[in-house]
Amino acid sequence: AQSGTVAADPQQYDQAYLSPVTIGNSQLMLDFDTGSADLWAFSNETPASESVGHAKYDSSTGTELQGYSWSITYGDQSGAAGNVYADKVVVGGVTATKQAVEAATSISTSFSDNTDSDGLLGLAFSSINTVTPKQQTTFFDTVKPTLAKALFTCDLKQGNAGSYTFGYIDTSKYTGSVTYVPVDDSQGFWSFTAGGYSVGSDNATSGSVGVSIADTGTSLLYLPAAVAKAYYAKAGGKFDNQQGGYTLPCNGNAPDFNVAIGGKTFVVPGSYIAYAPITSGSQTCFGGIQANTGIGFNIFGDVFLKAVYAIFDVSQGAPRLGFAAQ
Ligand SMILES: CCNC(=O)c1c(-c2ccccc2)csc1NC(=O)CNCCc1c[nH]c2ccccc12
Repeated sequence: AQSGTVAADPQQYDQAYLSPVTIGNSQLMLDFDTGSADLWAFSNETPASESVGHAKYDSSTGTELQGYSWSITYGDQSGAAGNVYADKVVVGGVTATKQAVEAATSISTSFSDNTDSDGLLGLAFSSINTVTPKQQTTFFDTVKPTLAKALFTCDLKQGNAGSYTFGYIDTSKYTGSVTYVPVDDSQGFWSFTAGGYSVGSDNATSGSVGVSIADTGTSLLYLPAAVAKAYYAKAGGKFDNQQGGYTLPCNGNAPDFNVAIGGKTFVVPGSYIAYAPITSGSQTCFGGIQANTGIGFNIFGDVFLKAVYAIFDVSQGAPRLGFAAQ
């Protein structure tokens, strides 16, 4: 049975985390994304003008799936599209001998401009994979039957290398016990329900955060508008139309955000929420907590996930998420 681990290296401001992946004879840095289900990469089929500075998948090692294609658009209006190959994919020693690899023939500028990232490796449920005419499986679903345990874990860190594991739980990566919560995979996401919250030291958790997804592919923590408002009222932040979100002082006094999941309280340090100066050198930071307006659910992105050890587990049949303090 297979198991393995791979580094997750943070970009500036932890905007995304990149991991080394071998596809055929190509070595690429991919953004592991539990919020989508396509494995796509810059390739020899990507126009040279769109792939400057990127490593590319050389599809000559793969077997083209004739007549298959893919096209994905994310909520931030970025996206990509292209053709599909079956090829060998290796992540941290775990091998998928015939994995659907989506070679990009067109890519939006936000991905072309981010030269650290050579593509995405989707880890959401395969039910939202975009390949037509026949939907393909994610890397995790492809290797799942061969894994020692049908699970993967995510240990992201602020400003430091973290890791993903496949097939085993690294008990040295967390403290205390793991709290498991049920996952509703009906929309293709790792969706769970978060409970009450509090800001700073006041432990009177109030309200209920509600339906949320665990999403390594999204940088920030998107919460109900009322929760975001309550946080910034305590943090001395404000909604800045020009910035398109809440901002707050970078001065290191941002209060922690506490949220109950499965009856256990998890703490997002205030230092994670003073996310990044709005312009370099500014004393005003863009907030790591934003309102989920227009999304329809909460997104527990990297700002939250780097505060915990997360276990994405289908070993019990029904999918579940495990969280532990790190
Ligand atoms: C901001 C990216 N996140 C989203 O759009 C998103 C939304 C979403 C939907 C509507 C409006 C805003 C967000 C729901 S689930 C969800 N999560 C994903 O879509 C996960 N994949 C993100 C891939 C991605 C999009 N833009 C990037 C820029 C850098 C690195 C990764 C990315």
